[in-house]
This record gives sequence, C-alpha cells and structure tokens, in this order.
Amino acid sequence: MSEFHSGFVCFVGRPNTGKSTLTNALVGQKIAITSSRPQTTRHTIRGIVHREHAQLILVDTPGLHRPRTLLGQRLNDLVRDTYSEVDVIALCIPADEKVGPGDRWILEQIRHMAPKTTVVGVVTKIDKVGKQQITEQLLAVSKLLGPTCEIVPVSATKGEQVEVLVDVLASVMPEGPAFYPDGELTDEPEETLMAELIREAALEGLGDELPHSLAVVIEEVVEREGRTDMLDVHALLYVERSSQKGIVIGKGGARLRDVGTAARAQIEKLLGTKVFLELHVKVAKDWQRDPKQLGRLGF
Ligand SMILES: Nc1nc2c(ncn2[C@@H]2O[C@H](COP(=O)(O)OP(=O)(O)OP(=O)(O)O)[C@@H](O)[C@H]2O)c(=O)[nH]1
Repeated sequence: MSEFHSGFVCFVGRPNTGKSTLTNALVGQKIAITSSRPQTTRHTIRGIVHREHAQLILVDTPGLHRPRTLLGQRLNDLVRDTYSEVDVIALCIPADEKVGPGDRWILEQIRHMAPKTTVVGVVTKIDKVGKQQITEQLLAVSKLLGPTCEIVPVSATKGEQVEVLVDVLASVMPEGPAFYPDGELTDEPEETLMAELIREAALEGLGDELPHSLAVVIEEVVEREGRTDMLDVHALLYVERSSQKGIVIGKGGARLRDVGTAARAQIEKLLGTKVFLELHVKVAKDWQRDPKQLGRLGF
C-alpha cells in the first residue's frame, strides 16, 4: 500500500463481543468504556489510529436493541446515522460463541440501513479457544458474510493480530489525507470521557437493571484556586428511583466513596493532573421516557 488511506470505522456486534476492548487496543489508550456487563457504551466515542500509511477513525456505537423506551429509540437512531456515515463496518463475533440469530439480525440491519458500506468480519477473543475452533469460526463467519468479505481473527487483550486488522481496515478505506493531526487520540470532549469513567465506576459490581437507569452529568470543572495542578470536578449521578439512589450510595455512603476513589484515579490518568471529585446522586423520575430530561442529560 503506497497511497495514504483514511476513513471511519465502526465496530458493531452483539453486546459483550469485545468492541470497546478492541477500540482501546487499536488506539492504545483507555477511551471507550469496557465492562463485563452489556450495553454500557452510550456515546459515540472516537479513537484515532495513526499509521504511516493510514489513519483510521474509530466510531464506537451503543449496541442496537429493540426500542422499548425513548432512550432505546434514540440510541438506535444514533446507530443508524453512524452506519450510513462510516466507510467500514467491522462486525465483531467472538470466537467462543456460536454464530446465531443475534448476529444475523445485526447483519440484516446493516445491509438494510447501509447497503453500500463495506463490511469486514472480526472474530474476537481468539485467545479463549484453540486453533481448530478459530478455523471453524472463520468458516462460520465467512458463511454468514459471504465470500467477498474480509475476515480477521484477533485478540484485543493479548494484542494478537491487531496490526493485521489495522492493515485490512486501511486497505478497504478510500484513499485520502489524514483527518486529524498526529497525536490526537480522540475528539470527544474530556467531560464526556470523565462522565463515562464515573458511570463505569458506579456500575461496577451492580446488577443488570441499573445500567440504563444511570446517567452522569459533569456540572463543573474548575482549577483549584492558586494551584495549576489540581482540578475540582463536580458530577451528578442521575437515577430513576429512590431505591436506586440507595444502591448507588451504599450503606453510610461507603459505596459512593469507593466509586469516587476509583473514578478519580481514572480521571487523573486521563487528564494528567490531580483531581478532587465530588459526586452527588439525584433522582430524576423516569428520565428515560421524558424527552425534556433526555435532552438535559445529553441524549
Ligand atoms: N479473553 C478475552 N476477553 C476479551 C477480549 N476482548 C474483550 N474481552 C472481554 O469481554 C468482555 C466484553 O468486552 P467489551 O469490550 O466491553 O465488549 P463490548 O462489545 O464493547 O460490549 P458492549 O459495550 O456491551 O456492547 C470484557 O469482560 C472484556 O474483558 C479478548 O480479546 N480476549
């Protein structure tokens, strides 16, 4: 490849198939939010991969789901826009799970919403299975996508084949100049990243019901008076019911303190300065169904 290629890629796939982890492995810094529970990625977060011959802009979307609430619907609209705007859609299917109806449904959505967008298959988590199973999965994915699609097996956690994936993605991108200057990793405002880090910490170890009920808003970021190396960050955690407030805060506030400690460490790493993090939990009743509240919370 002698020409420079550049363009937008979006990783799609069932929940928990390793899309965020792969984004991080490609970009080399924690940007997208990973979690062992499904559907924690809600904002479109971009990571940028710079190589000598290519620049890939990664667009991380929330999973498609059957829209039951207004929030679900808006998330789907966001996914639809993304699908038709990117150059390549990389469909992630883990090596250790059979190709199933969920994968077929997503592929149908892609072909329906963005019939012209190139699809590349990514078999993720290959470190979890043996060679034989990887081969079988490559065949199964090839059968799903058709003979003309490229398919790449990778392990994001072990860093295996990640560069091969970069090359394959670049090869199907159009020729064109870099969109972003070298060294820029994401164009997502830092506040969104901070909010996502707090949200990730607050959801850690909780059950399945809370993820969609929790929204984080950064209220204020100010430099500590007389100091250039310390930021005061005030954040509000919105839940839908007072019972959820109790869960998030924990007994005597213990849980919220832990959340604050964990999130602060991540934010300090992100910003490279000391941070004083103040968290408050508020109940915004049924915010997922209320257009006005959704707008205020950034959806
Ligand atoms: N062994 C192994 N585990 C992985 C790999 N990639 C991701 N995982 C794990 O799989 C789980 C899900 O990974 P995520 O990256 O959060 O998956 P996702 O597709 O972004 O999930 P959603 O945001 O829910 O759509 C996490 O526990 C990861 O640590 C991999 O290459 N190998």
